[in-house]
Amino acid sequence: KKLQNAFKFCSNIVKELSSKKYASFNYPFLEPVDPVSMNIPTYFDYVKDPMDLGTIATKLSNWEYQTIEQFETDVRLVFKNCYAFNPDGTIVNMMGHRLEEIFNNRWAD
Ligand SMILES: Cc1ccc(Nc2c(-c3ccc(O)cc3)nc3c(C)cccn23)cc1
Repeated sequence: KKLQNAFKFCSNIVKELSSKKYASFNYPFLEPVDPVSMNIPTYFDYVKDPMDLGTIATKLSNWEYQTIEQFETDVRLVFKNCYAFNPDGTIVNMMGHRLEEIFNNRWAD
């Protein structure tokens, strides 16, 4: 029962972070970063553990998270990677901070 609630809680958060209502600033985080198509060949020099909201949703539905802390770590990894590659003051960096703020509010519930 508790496990199902935790699963529901996490899936609702991923759904919300990925939802259309935040489309103006969540799109860089919905799918894996593709350094080739985005012409950022140095991406993997900055980011050793790529992560995105789509991958998190898939991991959730495949029950790949043993604890909600593992889920939280993956969500925070999305933002960590964003800030590692997109310096302060860049648009994508600011988009990361906006989405992180929504996550922090939901996570603190
Ligand atoms: C030349 C250049 C410079 C910056 C970017 N950043 C960026 C990222 C990004 C997201 C997460 C992440 O960990 C790293 C990068 N996603 C985008 C998108 C969707 C459109 C435009 C820029 N974007 C892309 C190309």
